[in-house]
Amino acid sequence: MKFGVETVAVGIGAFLALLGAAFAADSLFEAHMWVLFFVLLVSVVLLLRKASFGAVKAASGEATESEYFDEVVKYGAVATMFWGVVGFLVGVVIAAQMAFPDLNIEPWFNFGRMRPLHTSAVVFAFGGNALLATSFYVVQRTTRARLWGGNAAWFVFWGYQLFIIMAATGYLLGITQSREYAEPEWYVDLWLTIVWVVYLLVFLGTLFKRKEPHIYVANWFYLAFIVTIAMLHIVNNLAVPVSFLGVKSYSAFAGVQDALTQWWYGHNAVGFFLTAGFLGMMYYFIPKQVGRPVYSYRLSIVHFWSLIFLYIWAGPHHLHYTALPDWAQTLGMVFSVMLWMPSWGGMINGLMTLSGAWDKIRTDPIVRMMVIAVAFYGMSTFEGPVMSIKAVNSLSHYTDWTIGHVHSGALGWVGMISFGAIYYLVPKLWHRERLYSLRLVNWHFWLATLGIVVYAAVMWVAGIQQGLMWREYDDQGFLVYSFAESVAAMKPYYILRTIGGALYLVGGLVMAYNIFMTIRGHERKEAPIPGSQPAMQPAE
Ligand code: HEM
Ligand code: HEM
Ligand SMILES: [Cu+2]
Repeated sequence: MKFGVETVAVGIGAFLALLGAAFAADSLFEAHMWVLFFVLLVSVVLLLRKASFGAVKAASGEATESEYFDEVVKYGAVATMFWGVVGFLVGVVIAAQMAFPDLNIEPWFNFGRMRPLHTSAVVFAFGGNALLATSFYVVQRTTRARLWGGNAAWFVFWGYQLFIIMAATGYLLGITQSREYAEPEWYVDLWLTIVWVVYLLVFLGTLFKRKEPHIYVANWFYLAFIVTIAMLHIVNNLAVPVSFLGVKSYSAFAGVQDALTQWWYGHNAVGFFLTAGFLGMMYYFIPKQVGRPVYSYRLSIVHFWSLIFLYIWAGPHHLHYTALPDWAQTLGMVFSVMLWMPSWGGMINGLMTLSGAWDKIRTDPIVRMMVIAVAFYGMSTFEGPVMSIKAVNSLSHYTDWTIGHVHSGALGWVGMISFGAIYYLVPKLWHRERLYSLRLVNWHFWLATLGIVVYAAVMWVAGIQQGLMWREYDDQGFLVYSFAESVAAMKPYYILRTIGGALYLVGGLVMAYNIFMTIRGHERKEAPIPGSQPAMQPAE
């Protein structure tokens, strides 16, 4: 039996977790350390047995033909699918909880704990794994160099999954530092910092040893994403733990400074995690799938610099009409409105890459998926600047309009571009001729699109109705509606939103099946997609 250094390291980790559980300062920390202990214990057993994961492992022999490190990309692709389905499922559950409060199962599965589980599962687990996998793939292909750092990429992948598991189990146990999109407590944050720095090193190291002199624009976006997330994560999580063996910590900031740090982080998590990283994906996979070069390379550089410069200042639009000084709110608003331009620069560049190949939207459902992703990117980056205008925000803030905006960006842009990238990647990685079924991709496309449209449209109506009900005064200056009445009025919308989300989830399951069958090496015998063949022309 071969005893790797990683086995020893994980074993020591498990032992430390056991000590943590034994000497914990509070019962939550103790419970969380038990979780960690069991996870690491199982990992040690698997490492000792060198357990294989069916098809994923089966193809590993073939990978040695290539000088690229693709094994970790394969795991990343599978993890993306897995966490995607989990995250969408939890989304549907919390959507149903809002329509039917009896579905709250106390205490572990109540809305308050499930909501961060949803946001972290979709943003960090699904989106994060998609970014990890594609960035590792793209940086190797565009630099013609193998990933730097040997097994460091494995550390990044598994370390990141451990972060996800610790975050998720922490929420269900009731551990949170109450910062949105940064709920994990200090010890989980520290772990993520280590993983993220190694990620940065692997990425940078690969760029440094590149064999291709030019650094392709996709890598600029990925690098901006990795560097900025490191900065945001560290500053936003500056905190002092009460005890080194307890969950509780206090933020280094207080009052409105604390709020501004939170939204500087929250907004730029949108800008750099949900936008810059996925633009990197767009810049590689759209030209590849369409078979044409990027429409304008100059535009890609111009909108890169303007995007990252403007995004950083726009965070205060999350704090309109709060204790934040007025000038800061106005600054946030102005930068948000300006942000419309570089965002649309990206959209135009993505869409126009199809010039001369527009027929692919009809014939290739993967291209169609990527195109609708870019279209939703354009839509949500128009809606965002509108919502950042203080007069509009006074109506939209705190309402479901915000939730609709979030999900047109999240389901439409982040989700669809990731699906497109995974559909492109899987046959390549596993050396398959093609996907198992293009008709299923077509089904996925329509299920997801319908789901998004239902979700977003319903939330617009719900949000505007909420906003109007809250500000409705009678002639004597009294509020016409109680808050509870506005909640009751939302019920039909919440039911419809659940249905929209369920369609999106079913689309995700269809994709998972298609990917699974592709990995297993099956090809479905099927007729072409309806409408993809040119109609017969009569002879003239
Ligand atoms: C099946 C699909 C989905 C459903 C049914 C769903 C449902 C929900 C629900 C019910 C909420 C809570 C809304 C509230 O508190 O009023 C929520 C929040 C959120 N979801 Fe989703 N979701 C889905 C997919 C996604 C995806 C794919 C992403 C990101 C990639 C995402 C990102 C978020 C974010 C960031 C929030 C917090 C929004 C805020 O605080 O303003 N969701 N989702
Ligand atoms: C030019 C681009 C964008 C601008 C100016 C913008 C602006 C805004 C504004 C004004 C809000 C509402 C703040 C509030 O009233 O609380 C908001 C919320 C949000 N937006 Fe955007 N948005 C943009 C693009 C996007 C994209 C592409 C996504 C997703 C991929 C996204 C995700 C979110 C999320 C998650 C929230 C909710 C934050 C929370 O309250 O939890 N945004 N955005
Ligand atoms: Cu924002």
